[in-house]
Amino acid sequence: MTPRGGECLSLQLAIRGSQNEKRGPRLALEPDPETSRALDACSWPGAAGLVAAAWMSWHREPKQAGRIYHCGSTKRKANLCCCPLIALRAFKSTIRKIMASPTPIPKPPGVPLLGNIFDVNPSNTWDSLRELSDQYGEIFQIKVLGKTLVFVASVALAEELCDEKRFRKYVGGPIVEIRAAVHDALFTAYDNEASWGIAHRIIYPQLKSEVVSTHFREMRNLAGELFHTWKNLGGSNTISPLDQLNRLNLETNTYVFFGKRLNGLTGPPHPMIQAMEDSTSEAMKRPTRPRLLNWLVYGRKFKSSNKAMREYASELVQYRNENPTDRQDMLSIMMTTPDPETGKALTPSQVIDEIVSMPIGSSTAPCLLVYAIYYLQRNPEVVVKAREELDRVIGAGEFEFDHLGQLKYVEGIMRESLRLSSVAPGFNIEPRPREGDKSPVLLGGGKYQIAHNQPMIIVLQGVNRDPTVFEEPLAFRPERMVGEAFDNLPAGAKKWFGNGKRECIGKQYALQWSLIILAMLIREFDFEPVSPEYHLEEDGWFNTRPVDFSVRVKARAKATY
Ligand code: HEM
Repeated sequence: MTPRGGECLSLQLAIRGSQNEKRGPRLALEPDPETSRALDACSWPGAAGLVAAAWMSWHREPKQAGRIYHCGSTKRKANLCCCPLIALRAFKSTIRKIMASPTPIPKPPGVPLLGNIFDVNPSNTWDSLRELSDQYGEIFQIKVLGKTLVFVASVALAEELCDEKRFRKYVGGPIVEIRAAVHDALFTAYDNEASWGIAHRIIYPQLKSEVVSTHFREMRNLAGELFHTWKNLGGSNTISPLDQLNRLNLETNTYVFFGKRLNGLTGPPHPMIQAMEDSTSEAMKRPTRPRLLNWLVYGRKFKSSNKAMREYASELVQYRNENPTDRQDMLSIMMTTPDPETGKALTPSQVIDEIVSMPIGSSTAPCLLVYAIYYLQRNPEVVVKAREELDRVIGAGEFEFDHLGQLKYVEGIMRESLRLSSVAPGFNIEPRPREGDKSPVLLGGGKYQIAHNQPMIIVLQGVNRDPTVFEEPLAFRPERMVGEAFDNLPAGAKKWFGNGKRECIGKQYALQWSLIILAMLIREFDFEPVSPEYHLEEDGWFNTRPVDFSVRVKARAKATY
């Protein structure tokens, strides 16, 4: 049915309302989907007339409403036949009231009792959320096991949620589960836990860009070791970039932060890699299952992966105790330096917590590089441009720290990969508690309304592809991430590392390591697809990655310098 202005309308309009003795009736008009489509399609005065008529039928002007309605009305539903011309008289005041009331946050229909449990695949949560954000746009909500979660997927709303005066990190769901492994460490601490400030003040100085820059050669040389093995692969040169870069990342973290070589670039992968995978995947799934099931069926494996991660950390501490050194690295700072503000040091158990947290956080960086390889394969012109830059800046000589700042286009590739992949797929926010005030919180200048304690998740897949900010958001265009184009992007479009006080503590390390490795990959290798029909499938837990993605790796055919 597609009514036009001047014609009579007969539509079903469900009116959701509640009587509040003090404030009078509150209304939300919720047309069913067919009515909604019809309203969209009909002309402006016709739609306005219909809405105005419905409003009046509920409460305000029963006489006027009586003139409008052909078929009468009940309290909750009105079967309307309205002449838009009459209704227009009431339009001005009523539409103003309607505009002032918040827009309901859309949600998938769900099923009775279980809510939206079938709208989110617990084995691929982020993919489900991406699909929902494609469908519902800037904001949507779901209900799982009786809990409502609100998801935000636009740059403007994400930017609003990043206002730390009004909002803060929400520690819930999978983040709480991972406390079984790392307790009140940096990533998992509640906002009011003193342990966060103590650990942050002790560790952050080690991750500032000035200190990270001193690790350039260690990062480069370890990558050189791995890439040397690739150059000797001969005919059996098919690799899983994720497996290889995970190894390199853990080897680099363990050496740079904790001063020990794992020798895990080749041979069996270090057990920490599998333990992190098992623990984070289980932490993501646990909030979607009943507690008893988690305990009875999945508890043992979760415990054993958490134990394996803590063993990795304990061995590093033991190694340091048995091999004293002057090295002032992160481990030595964690073990010996007190917090400058409180004078408190980390306890031995907290040292283990923070050691484990570093490779978990850091495991996002290799996933980013795997995406970059995937995008580069599909955009060969980007590789040509990047190589022009690399050949001009580095030429045939040794890659040194001073080159990094000149690799603007390669940096654009890294940032565009961060945007398009949303490799860290989201972060959690909640309204800051307001003393004694439980009134709803307004978003989007009053367009939406949420409960005072409503947990929200910023879905970066939606934010990073917001078409109001990024033209052709699905295209891979490093140019938009270089120079002024990048500087002029709104802050909400660059939240790849989270926000404010709880922004990624490893951001500078991740940016430097990723840029070094990306530059070396493009400079030194050609990547050929193993299966030209490979269709990108994504999966992941605390980070996402292409599934079953392999490439043939060959030393670069010819350099032009
Ligand atoms: C491309 C790589 C990376 C990305 C995209 C990334 C992204 C993020 C994001 C979005 C958060 C905020 C999480 C939240 O609000 O709940 C975060 C926090 C964190 N990240 Fe990263 N991260 C990366 C690399 C790293 C590295 C290399 C490390 C360790 C050296 C690390 C350690 C952490 C830690 C410990 C936190 C918690 C910080 C806190 O709450 O104080 N991350 N990261």
